[in-house]
Amino acid sequence: MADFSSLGLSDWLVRQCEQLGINKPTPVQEHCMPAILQGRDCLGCAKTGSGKTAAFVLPVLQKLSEDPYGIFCLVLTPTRELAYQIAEQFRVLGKPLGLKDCIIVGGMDMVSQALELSNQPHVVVATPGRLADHIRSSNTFSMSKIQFLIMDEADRLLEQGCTDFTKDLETIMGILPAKRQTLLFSATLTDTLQELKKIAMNQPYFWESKSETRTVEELDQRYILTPEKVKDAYLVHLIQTFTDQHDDWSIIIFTNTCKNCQIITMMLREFNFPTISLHSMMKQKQRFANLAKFKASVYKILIATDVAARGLDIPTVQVVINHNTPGIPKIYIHRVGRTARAGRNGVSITLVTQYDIHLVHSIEEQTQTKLKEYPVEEKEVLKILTQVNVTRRECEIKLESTDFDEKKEINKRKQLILEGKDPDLEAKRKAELEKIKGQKKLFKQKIQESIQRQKHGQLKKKLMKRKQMKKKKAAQATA
Ligand SMILES: Nc1ncnc2c1ncn2[C@@H]1O[C@H](COP(=O)(O)OP(=O)(O)OP(=O)(O)O)[C@@H](O)[C@H]1O
Repeated sequence: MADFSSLGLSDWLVRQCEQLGINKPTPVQEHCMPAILQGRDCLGCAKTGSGKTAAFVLPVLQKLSEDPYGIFCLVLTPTRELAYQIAEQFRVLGKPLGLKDCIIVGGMDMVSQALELSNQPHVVVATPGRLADHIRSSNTFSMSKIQFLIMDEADRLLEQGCTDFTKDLETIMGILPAKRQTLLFSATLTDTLQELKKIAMNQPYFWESKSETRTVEELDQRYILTPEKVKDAYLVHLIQTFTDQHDDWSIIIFTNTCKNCQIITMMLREFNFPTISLHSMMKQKQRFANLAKFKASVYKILIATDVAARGLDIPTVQVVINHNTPGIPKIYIHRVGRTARAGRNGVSITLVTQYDIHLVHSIEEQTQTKLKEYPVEEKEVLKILTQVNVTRRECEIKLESTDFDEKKEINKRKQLILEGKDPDLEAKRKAELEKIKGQKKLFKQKIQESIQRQKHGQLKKKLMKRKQMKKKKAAQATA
Protein backbone atom coordinates (compact mmCIF):
# COMPACT_ATOMS: atom_id res chain seq x y z
CA MET A 1 0.00 0.00 0.00
CA ALA A 2 1.21 3.54 -0.81
CA ASP A 3 2.11 6.06 1.87
CA PHE A 4 1.32 9.76 1.79
CA SER A 5 4.81 10.77 0.60
CA SER A 6 4.68 8.45 -2.38
CA LEU A 7 1.36 10.02 -3.38
CA GLY A 8 3.17 13.33 -3.75
CA LEU A 9 2.38 14.98 -0.43
CA SER A 10 5.01 17.29 1.09
CA ASP A 11 6.80 16.36 4.31
CA TRP A 12 5.09 19.06 6.37
CA LEU A 13 1.67 17.70 5.42
CA VAL A 14 2.73 14.10 6.09
CA ARG A 15 3.83 15.24 9.57
CA GLN A 16 0.52 17.00 10.12
CA CYS A 17 -1.34 13.81 9.20
CA GLU A 18 0.80 11.72 11.55
CA GLN A 19 0.04 14.06 14.42
CA LEU A 20 -3.66 13.35 13.86
CA GLY A 21 -3.16 9.59 13.67
CA ILE A 22 -3.60 9.59 9.89
CA ASN A 23 -0.69 7.36 8.90
CA LYS A 24 -1.75 5.41 5.84
CA PRO A 25 -3.94 6.69 3.04
CA THR A 26 -7.39 5.15 2.70
CA PRO A 27 -8.25 3.87 -0.82
CA VAL A 28 -10.18 7.02 -1.76
CA GLN A 29 -7.18 9.11 -0.71
CA GLU A 30 -4.70 6.83 -2.45
CA HIS A 31 -6.55 7.06 -5.75
CA CYS A 32 -7.90 10.60 -5.82
CA MET A 33 -5.03 12.60 -4.31
CA PRO A 34 -2.44 12.02 -7.09
CA ALA A 35 -5.01 13.00 -9.74
CA ILE A 36 -5.89 16.19 -7.84
CA LEU A 37 -2.20 17.02 -7.36
CA GLN A 38 -1.71 16.60 -11.12
CA GLY A 39 -4.33 19.31 -11.64
CA ARG A 40 -7.24 17.14 -12.73
CA ASP A 41 -10.91 17.47 -11.86
CA CYS A 42 -12.05 14.61 -9.67
CA LEU A 43 -15.24 12.72 -8.86
CA GLY A 44 -14.74 10.55 -5.79
CA CYS A 45 -17.34 8.08 -4.59
CA ALA A 46 -16.49 6.06 -1.49
CA LYS A 47 -18.41 4.69 1.46
CA THR A 48 -19.30 6.73 4.53
CA GLY A 49 -16.45 7.31 6.98
CA SER A 50 -13.74 6.41 4.46
CA GLY A 51 -11.79 9.68 4.65
CA LYS A 52 -13.14 11.62 1.67
CA THR A 53 -12.64 14.96 3.45
CA ALA A 54 -8.87 14.55 3.80
CA ALA A 55 -8.78 13.29 0.18
CA PHE A 56 -9.59 16.83 -0.96
CA VAL A 57 -8.27 18.91 1.98
CA LEU A 58 -4.69 17.58 1.74
CA PRO A 59 -4.03 18.29 -1.98
CA VAL A 60 -5.66 21.73 -1.68
CA LEU A 61 -3.37 22.59 1.25
CA GLN A 62 -0.35 21.38 -0.69
CA LYS A 63 -1.22 23.53 -3.73
CA LEU A 64 -2.04 26.48 -1.48
CA SER A 65 1.37 26.24 0.21
CA GLU A 66 3.07 26.43 -3.22
CA ASP A 67 1.23 29.59 -4.27
CA PRO A 68 -0.64 31.14 -1.35
CA TYR A 69 -3.36 33.69 -2.03
CA GLY A 70 -6.99 34.29 -1.06
CA ILE A 71 -9.68 33.32 -2.01
CA PHE A 72 -8.01 30.12 -3.22
CA CYS A 73 -10.64 27.47 -2.58
CA LEU A 74 -14.41 27.36 -2.23
CA VAL A 75 -16.08 24.37 -0.57
CA LEU A 76 -19.84 23.97 -0.86
CA THR A 77 -21.75 21.63 1.38
CA PRO A 78 -25.47 21.11 2.08
CA THR A 79 -25.60 21.64 5.86
CA ARG A 80 -24.28 24.24 8.24
CA GLU A 81 -22.86 21.76 10.75
CA LEU A 82 -20.94 20.03 7.99
CA ALA A 83 -19.48 23.36 6.85
CA TYR A 84 -18.00 23.86 10.34
CA GLN A 85 -16.63 20.32 10.39
CA ILE A 86 -14.89 20.73 7.02
CA ALA A 87 -13.45 24.12 7.99
CA GLU A 88 -12.09 22.50 11.15
CA GLN A 89 -10.22 19.87 9.07
CA PHE A 90 -8.69 22.62 6.91
CA ARG A 91 -7.71 24.56 10.03
CA VAL A 92 -6.12 21.62 11.84
CA LEU A 93 -4.24 20.18 8.86
CA GLY A 94 -3.29 23.61 7.51
CA LYS A 95 -2.04 25.04 10.83
CA PRO A 96 1.62 25.41 9.77
CA LEU A 97 0.45 27.54 6.83
CA GLY A 98 -1.38 29.99 9.07
CA LEU A 99 -4.45 29.16 7.04
CA LYS A 100 -7.26 31.74 7.03
CA ASP A 101 -10.67 30.15 6.60
CA CYS A 102 -14.14 31.62 6.57
CA ILE A 103 -17.48 29.89 7.14
CA ILE A 104 -20.52 31.26 5.35
CA VAL A 105 -23.73 29.59 6.50
CA GLY A 106 -27.32 30.65 7.16
CA GLY A 107 -28.60 31.51 10.63
CA MET A 108 -25.42 33.43 11.54
CA ASP A 109 -24.59 37.13 11.41
CA MET A 110 -24.37 38.30 7.81
CA VAL A 111 -22.42 41.50 8.46
CA SER A 112 -19.50 39.79 10.18
CA GLN A 113 -19.49 37.18 7.43
CA ALA A 114 -19.27 39.92 4.78
CA LEU A 115 -16.34 41.42 6.66
CA GLU A 116 -14.54 38.08 6.79
CA LEU A 117 -15.13 37.52 3.08
CA SER A 118 -13.62 40.90 2.25
CA ASN A 119 -10.50 39.93 4.24
CA GLN A 120 -9.48 37.46 1.51
CA PRO A 121 -9.53 34.14 3.40
CA HIS A 122 -7.67 31.26 1.75
CA VAL A 123 -10.58 28.88 2.03
CA VAL A 124 -14.31 29.63 2.11
CA VAL A 125 -16.60 26.85 3.30
CA ALA A 126 -20.23 27.64 2.63
CA THR A 127 -23.79 26.44 2.30
CA PRO A 128 -25.12 27.57 -1.11
CA GLY A 129 -28.07 29.68 0.12
CA ARG A 130 -26.10 32.08 2.30
CA LEU A 131 -23.16 32.39 -0.11
CA ALA A 132 -25.57 33.24 -2.94
CA ASP A 133 -27.15 35.89 -0.68
CA HIS A 134 -23.72 37.49 -0.18
CA ILE A 135 -23.02 37.44 -3.91
CA ARG A 136 -26.38 39.09 -4.66
CA SER A 137 -26.03 41.75 -1.98
CA SER A 138 -22.38 42.79 -1.98
CA ASN A 139 -19.41 43.44 -4.21
CA THR A 140 -16.71 43.52 -1.55
CA PHE A 141 -15.21 40.17 -2.45
CA SER A 142 -14.26 38.31 -5.58
CA MET A 143 -14.04 34.62 -6.33
CA SER A 144 -12.86 35.10 -9.88
CA LYS A 145 -9.42 33.64 -9.08
CA ILE A 146 -10.31 30.58 -7.09
CA GLN A 147 -8.23 27.54 -7.96
CA PHE A 148 -10.54 24.92 -6.45
CA LEU A 149 -14.29 24.43 -6.31
CA ILE A 150 -15.21 21.52 -4.05
CA MET A 151 -18.69 20.14 -3.63
CA ASP A 152 -18.92 17.79 -0.67
CA GLU A 153 -22.06 15.61 -0.60
CA ALA A 154 -22.25 16.71 -4.24
CA ASP A 155 -25.29 14.59 -5.11
CA ARG A 156 -27.31 16.29 -2.36
CA LEU A 157 -26.32 19.72 -3.64
CA LEU A 158 -27.71 18.83 -7.06
CA GLU A 159 -30.85 17.09 -5.83
CA GLN A 160 -34.13 18.94 -5.89
CA GLY A 161 -35.23 17.72 -2.46
CA CYS A 162 -36.93 19.72 0.26
CA THR A 163 -34.10 22.24 0.01
CA ASP A 164 -33.47 23.00 -3.63
CA PHE A 165 -30.06 24.58 -4.24
CA THR A 166 -30.41 25.01 -8.03
CA LYS A 167 -30.91 28.78 -8.14
CA ASP A 168 -28.23 29.46 -5.55
CA LEU A 169 -25.75 27.23 -7.36
CA GLU A 170 -26.43 29.11 -10.60
CA THR A 171 -25.65 32.39 -8.83
CA ILE A 172 -22.43 30.96 -7.37
CA MET A 173 -21.25 29.35 -10.62
CA GLY A 174 -21.80 32.70 -12.31
CA ILE A 175 -18.92 34.33 -10.41
CA LEU A 176 -16.44 31.44 -10.54
CA PRO A 177 -13.70 31.23 -13.17
CA ALA A 178 -14.08 28.58 -15.88
CA LYS A 179 -10.41 27.65 -15.39
CA ARG A 180 -10.40 25.91 -12.04
CA GLN A 181 -10.19 22.44 -10.56
CA THR A 182 -13.53 20.98 -9.58
CA LEU A 183 -13.68 18.19 -7.00
CA LEU A 184 -16.90 16.37 -6.25
CA PHE A 185 -17.28 13.84 -3.44
CA SER A 186 -20.01 11.74 -1.85
CA ALA A 187 -20.83 8.22 -0.68
CA THR A 188 -23.71 8.19 -3.17
CA LEU A 189 -22.61 9.89 -6.39
CA THR A 190 -23.66 7.41 -9.03
CA ASP A 191 -27.25 8.41 -9.76
CA THR A 192 -26.28 12.06 -10.34
CA LEU A 193 -23.15 11.26 -12.32
CA GLN A 194 -24.23 12.82 -15.62
CA GLU A 195 -25.17 16.13 -13.98
CA LEU A 196 -21.94 16.11 -11.98
CA LYS A 197 -19.89 15.65 -15.12
CA LYS A 198 -21.39 18.90 -16.45
CA ILE A 199 -19.84 20.70 -13.46
CA ALA A 200 -16.48 18.92 -13.48
CA MET A 201 -15.85 19.30 -17.21
CA ASN A 202 -12.08 19.08 -17.30
CA GLN A 203 -11.82 15.34 -18.17
CA PRO A 204 -12.51 14.41 -14.58
CA TYR A 205 -10.78 11.52 -12.92
CA PHE A 206 -13.56 9.28 -11.63
CA TRP A 207 -12.97 6.91 -8.75
CA GLU A 208 -15.52 4.69 -7.08
CA SER A 209 -14.67 2.18 -4.35
CA LYS A 210 -15.22 -1.29 -5.75
CA SER A 211 -17.42 -3.27 -3.43
CA GLU A 212 -20.44 -5.50 -3.59
CA THR A 213 -22.18 -3.58 -0.82
CA ARG A 214 -22.78 0.14 -0.41
CA THR A 215 -22.47 0.15 3.37
CA VAL A 216 -19.36 -0.74 5.36
CA GLU A 217 -18.66 -4.30 6.52
CA GLU A 218 -18.04 -3.18 10.10
CA LEU A 219 -21.69 -2.09 10.35
CA ASP A 220 -24.12 -4.60 11.84
CA GLN A 221 -27.44 -3.71 10.19
CA ARG A 222 -30.56 -4.76 12.06
CA TYR A 223 -34.31 -4.19 12.06
CA ILE A 224 -37.16 -4.65 14.51
CA LEU A 225 -40.63 -5.28 13.14
CA THR A 226 -43.07 -3.39 15.34
CA PRO A 227 -46.60 -1.99 15.30
CA GLU A 228 -46.52 1.83 15.19
CA LYS A 229 -47.91 2.02 18.74
CA VAL A 230 -45.12 -0.07 20.21
CA LYS A 231 -42.24 1.78 18.49
CA ASP A 232 -41.51 4.12 21.37
CA ALA A 233 -41.54 1.27 23.90
CA TYR A 234 -38.94 -0.54 21.77
CA LEU A 235 -36.93 2.67 21.58
CA VAL A 236 -36.93 3.20 25.34
CA HIS A 237 -36.10 -0.47 25.91
CA LEU A 238 -33.16 -0.34 23.46
CA ILE A 239 -31.72 2.81 24.96
CA GLN A 240 -32.09 1.46 28.47
CA THR A 241 -30.26 -1.72 27.46
CA PHE A 242 -27.45 0.11 25.64
CA THR A 243 -26.90 2.67 28.39
CA ASP A 244 -26.93 -0.05 31.07
CA GLN A 245 -24.31 -2.07 29.22
CA HIS A 246 -22.00 0.55 27.70
CA ASP A 247 -21.47 3.84 29.47
CA ASP A 248 -19.10 5.12 26.75
CA TRP A 249 -21.50 4.65 23.82
CA SER A 250 -23.20 7.51 22.02
CA ILE A 251 -26.42 6.96 20.11
CA ILE A 252 -28.06 8.89 17.28
CA ILE A 253 -31.80 8.46 16.73
CA PHE A 254 -33.15 9.68 13.39
CA THR A 255 -36.76 10.83 13.10
CA ASN A 256 -38.85 12.02 10.17
CA THR A 257 -40.04 15.46 11.38
CA CYS A 258 -38.84 18.30 13.61
CA LYS A 259 -41.94 17.90 15.79
CA ASN A 260 -41.35 14.19 16.30
CA CYS A 261 -37.72 14.97 17.08
CA GLN A 262 -38.82 17.41 19.76
CA ILE A 263 -41.40 15.04 21.26
CA ILE A 264 -39.01 12.08 21.43
CA THR A 265 -36.38 14.29 23.07
CA MET A 266 -38.90 15.41 25.69
CA MET A 267 -40.08 11.83 26.22
CA LEU A 268 -36.61 10.36 26.66
CA ARG A 269 -35.75 13.12 29.10
CA GLU A 270 -38.77 12.10 31.18
CA PHE A 271 -37.04 8.72 31.44
CA ASN A 272 -33.85 10.50 32.57
CA PHE A 273 -31.81 9.69 29.48
CA PRO A 274 -29.18 12.36 28.66
CA THR A 275 -30.84 13.49 25.44
CA ILE A 276 -30.36 16.46 23.13
CA SER A 277 -31.86 17.33 19.75
CA LEU A 278 -30.84 18.70 16.36
CA HIS A 279 -33.34 19.86 13.76
CA SER A 280 -33.91 22.73 11.40
CA MET A 281 -36.52 24.51 13.54
CA MET A 282 -33.94 25.26 16.21
CA LYS A 283 -31.98 28.50 16.28
CA GLN A 284 -28.60 28.00 14.60
CA LYS A 285 -26.61 28.84 17.72
CA GLN A 286 -28.59 26.23 19.64
CA ARG A 287 -27.92 23.69 16.87
CA PHE A 288 -24.17 24.25 17.12
CA ALA A 289 -24.25 24.20 20.92
CA ASN A 290 -26.22 20.93 21.03
CA LEU A 291 -23.94 19.25 18.52
CA ALA A 292 -20.87 20.38 20.48
CA LYS A 293 -22.33 18.91 23.70
CA PHE A 294 -23.08 15.64 21.93
CA LYS A 295 -19.60 15.50 20.41
CA ALA A 296 -18.07 16.09 23.83
CA SER A 297 -20.27 13.26 25.23
CA VAL A 298 -21.95 15.63 27.70
CA TYR A 299 -25.14 14.17 26.25
CA LYS A 300 -24.94 10.60 24.98
CA ILE A 301 -28.15 10.56 22.94
CA LEU A 302 -28.86 12.79 19.95
CA ILE A 303 -32.32 12.89 18.39
CA ALA A 304 -32.06 14.37 14.91
CA THR A 305 -33.82 14.83 11.62
CA ASP A 306 -32.01 14.22 8.35
CA VAL A 307 -30.17 17.51 8.83
CA ALA A 308 -27.63 15.29 10.65
CA ALA A 309 -27.80 12.38 8.19
CA ARG A 310 -24.81 13.34 6.05
CA GLY A 311 -21.16 13.84 6.75
CA LEU A 312 -21.07 14.30 10.53
CA ASP A 313 -18.03 12.54 11.94
CA ILE A 314 -18.44 11.65 15.62
CA PRO A 315 -16.24 8.67 16.54
CA THR A 316 -18.09 7.81 19.77
CA VAL A 317 -21.33 7.01 17.93
CA GLN A 318 -21.78 3.26 18.28
CA VAL A 319 -25.46 2.99 17.48
CA VAL A 320 -27.80 4.58 14.95
CA ILE A 321 -31.51 3.99 15.45
CA ASN A 322 -33.96 4.82 12.66
CA HIS A 323 -37.20 5.68 14.44
CA ASN A 324 -38.80 5.73 10.99
CA THR A 325 -37.75 3.65 7.99
CA PRO A 326 -36.26 6.06 5.42
CA GLY A 327 -38.28 6.12 2.21
CA ILE A 328 -35.16 6.67 0.12
CA PRO A 329 -32.33 4.10 0.35
CA LYS A 330 -29.71 6.83 -0.14
CA ILE A 331 -30.90 8.55 3.05
CA TYR A 332 -30.64 5.21 4.86
CA ILE A 333 -27.03 4.81 3.65
CA HIS A 334 -26.02 8.24 4.98
CA ARG A 335 -27.92 7.89 8.26
CA VAL A 336 -26.42 4.53 9.22
CA GLY A 337 -23.04 5.84 8.03
CA ARG A 338 -22.87 8.02 11.16
CA THR A 339 -21.53 4.94 12.93
CA ALA A 340 -18.90 2.32 11.98
CA ARG A 341 -16.57 5.02 10.62
CA ALA A 342 -12.87 4.77 9.83
CA GLY A 343 -12.72 1.00 10.42
CA ARG A 344 -14.60 1.05 13.73
CA ASN A 345 -17.56 -1.23 14.46
CA GLY A 346 -21.13 -0.02 14.85
CA VAL A 347 -24.72 -1.15 14.82
CA SER A 348 -27.81 0.29 13.16
CA ILE A 349 -31.35 -0.64 14.12
CA THR A 350 -34.32 0.34 11.97
CA LEU A 351 -37.80 0.28 13.50
CA VAL A 352 -40.08 -1.11 10.80
CA THR A 353 -43.88 -1.21 10.80
CA GLN A 354 -45.83 -3.60 8.58
CA TYR A 355 -46.42 -0.71 6.16
CA ASP A 356 -42.67 -0.13 5.71
CA ILE A 357 -41.62 -3.63 4.70
CA HIS A 358 -41.41 -2.66 1.01
CA LEU A 359 -39.05 0.19 1.99
CA VAL A 360 -36.74 -2.29 3.71
CA HIS A 361 -36.74 -4.38 0.54
CA SER A 362 -35.64 -1.45 -1.59
CA ILE A 363 -32.97 -0.52 1.00
CA GLU A 364 -31.68 -4.11 0.86
CA GLU A 365 -31.69 -4.06 -2.92
CA GLN A 366 -29.78 -0.76 -3.10
CA THR A 367 -27.24 -1.57 -0.39
CA GLN A 368 -26.90 -5.20 -1.48
CA THR A 369 -27.09 -6.17 2.18
CA LYS A 370 -29.68 -8.16 4.07
CA LEU A 371 -30.88 -6.55 7.28
CA LYS A 372 -31.06 -9.04 10.15
CA GLU A 373 -33.70 -9.07 12.85
CA TYR A 374 -32.54 -7.59 16.16
CA PRO A 375 -33.45 -9.91 19.01
CA VAL A 376 -35.49 -8.25 21.76
CA GLU A 377 -37.12 -9.58 24.93
CA GLU A 378 -40.69 -8.68 23.96
CA LYS A 379 -41.96 -9.31 27.49
CA GLU A 380 -39.70 -6.49 28.72
CA VAL A 381 -41.03 -4.16 26.05
CA LEU A 382 -44.66 -4.92 26.88
CA LYS A 383 -43.98 -4.21 30.56
CA ILE A 384 -43.16 -0.56 29.78
CA LEU A 385 -45.60 -0.06 26.89
CA THR A 386 -48.36 1.80 28.77
CA GLN A 387 -45.95 3.98 30.71
CA VAL A 388 -44.08 4.96 27.53
CA ASN A 389 -47.24 5.75 25.57
CA VAL A 390 -48.72 7.81 28.41
CA THR A 391 -45.44 9.75 28.70
CA ARG A 392 -45.42 10.40 24.96
CA ARG A 393 -49.01 11.67 25.06
CA GLU A 394 -48.11 13.98 27.96
CA CYS A 395 -45.16 15.34 25.99
CA GLU A 396 -47.36 15.89 22.93
CA ILE A 397 -49.82 17.88 25.05
CA LYS A 398 -46.96 19.88 26.57
CA LEU A 399 -45.60 20.69 23.12
CA GLU A 400 -49.04 21.67 21.83
CA SER A 401 -49.27 24.25 24.62
CA THR A 402 -46.10 25.92 23.29
CA ASP A 403 -45.88 27.87 20.02
CA PHE A 404 -43.99 25.07 18.20
CA ASP A 405 -46.51 24.65 15.34
CA GLU A 406 -46.95 28.41 15.07
CA LYS A 407 -43.18 28.86 14.82
CA LYS A 408 -43.08 26.26 12.08
CA GLU A 409 -45.70 28.19 10.13
CA ILE A 410 -43.83 31.48 10.64
CA ASN A 411 -40.56 29.86 9.52
CA LYS A 412 -42.23 28.54 6.39
CA ARG A 413 -43.67 31.98 5.58
CA LYS A 414 -40.29 33.64 6.18
CA GLN A 415 -38.62 31.16 3.84
CA LEU A 416 -41.17 31.82 1.10
CA ILE A 417 -40.76 35.58 1.43
CA LEU A 418 -36.98 35.14 1.19
CA GLU A 419 -37.54 33.17 -2.00
CA GLY A 420 -39.56 36.11 -3.34
CA LYS A 421 -42.90 34.28 -3.11
CA ASP A 422 -46.22 35.39 -1.63
CA PRO A 423 -47.00 32.97 1.26
CA ASP A 424 -50.80 33.37 0.90
CA LEU A 425 -50.72 32.73 -2.83
CA GLU A 426 -48.43 29.76 -2.28
CA ALA A 427 -50.83 28.32 0.33
CA LYS A 428 -53.69 28.65 -2.17
CA ARG A 429 -51.63 27.03 -4.90
CA LYS A 430 -50.65 24.19 -2.58
CA ALA A 431 -54.29 23.60 -1.61
CA GLU A 432 -55.28 23.48 -5.28
CA LEU A 433 -52.42 21.08 -6.04
CA GLU A 434 -53.48 18.85 -3.16
CA LYS A 435 -57.04 18.86 -4.53
CA ILE A 436 -55.84 17.87 -8.01
CA LYS A 437 -53.59 15.19 -6.48
CA GLY A 438 -56.55 13.83 -4.51
CA GLN A 439 -58.70 13.72 -7.65
CA LYS A 440 -55.93 11.99 -9.58
CA LYS A 441 -55.52 9.43 -6.81
CA LEU A 442 -59.27 8.73 -6.81
CA PHE A 443 -59.25 8.42 -10.61
CA LYS A 444 -56.29 6.02 -10.46
CA GLN A 445 -58.02 3.98 -7.78
CA LYS A 446 -61.17 3.73 -9.92
CA ILE A 447 -59.17 2.60 -12.94
CA GLN A 448 -57.36 0.01 -10.82
CA GLU A 449 -60.68 -1.26 -9.49
CA SER A 450 -62.16 -1.54 -12.96
CA ILE A 451 -59.02 -3.36 -14.20
CA GLN A 452 -59.32 -5.71 -11.25
CA ARG A 453 -63.01 -6.29 -12.03
CA GLN A 454 -62.20 -6.97 -15.68
CA LYS A 455 -59.42 -9.38 -14.71
CA HIS A 456 -61.75 -11.07 -12.26
CA GLY A 457 -64.46 -11.40 -14.95
CA GLN A 458 -61.99 -12.85 -17.45
CA LEU A 459 -60.72 -15.31 -14.89
CA LYS A 460 -64.26 -16.35 -14.03
CA LYS A 461 -65.03 -16.89 -17.73
CA LYS A 462 -61.88 -18.98 -18.17
CA LEU A 463 -62.74 -21.13 -15.17
CA MET A 464 -66.31 -21.61 -16.44
CA LYS A 465 -64.99 -22.63 -19.83
CA ARG A 466 -62.56 -25.08 -18.26
CA LYS A 467 -65.37 -26.56 -16.15
CA GLN A 468 -67.57 -26.95 -19.21
CA MET A 469 -64.75 -28.61 -21.14
CA LYS A 470 -64.14 -31.00 -18.26
CA LYS A 471 -67.87 -31.85 -18.13
CA LYS A 472 -67.92 -32.38 -21.89
CA LYS A 473 -64.89 -34.65 -21.74
CA ALA A 474 -66.40 -36.62 -18.85
CA ALA A 475 -69.67 -36.98 -20.77
CA GLN A 476 -67.78 -38.15 -23.88
CA ALA A 477 -65.80 -40.66 -21.80
CA THR A 478 -68.92 -42.23 -20.25
CA ALA A 479 -70.63 -42.35 -23.68
N1 LIG B 1 -5.94 7.82 6.25
C1 LIG B 1 -6.65 7.80 7.37
N2 LIG B 1 -6.35 6.97 8.37
C2 LIG B 1 -7.10 6.95 9.50
N3 LIG B 1 -8.17 7.76 9.72
C3 LIG B 1 -8.51 8.60 8.75
C4 LIG B 1 -7.79 8.70 7.51
N4 LIG B 1 -8.34 9.63 6.74
C5 LIG B 1 -9.38 10.13 7.44
N5 LIG B 1 -9.48 9.53 8.64
C6 LIG B 1 -10.52 9.76 9.68
O1 LIG B 1 -11.66 9.03 9.30
C7 LIG B 1 -12.84 9.68 9.77
C8 LIG B 1 -13.87 9.75 8.67
O2 LIG B 1 -13.43 10.61 7.63
P1 LIG B 1 -14.41 11.56 6.81
O3 LIG B 1 -15.28 12.33 7.74
O4 LIG B 1 -13.59 12.31 5.86
O5 LIG B 1 -15.31 10.47 6.07
P2 LIG B 1 -16.19 10.63 4.76
O6 LIG B 1 -15.70 9.63 3.80
O7 LIG B 1 -16.23 12.05 4.33
O8 LIG B 1 -17.63 10.15 5.31
P3 LIG B 1 -19.12 10.67 4.91
O9 LIG B 1 -19.45 10.05 3.61
O10 LIG B 1 -19.95 10.12 6.03
O11 LIG B 1 -19.07 12.15 4.89
C9 LIG B 1 -12.41 11.03 10.28
O12 LIG B 1 -12.41 11.02 11.69
C10 LIG B 1 -11.00 11.21 9.76
O13 LIG B 1 -10.18 11.95 10.60
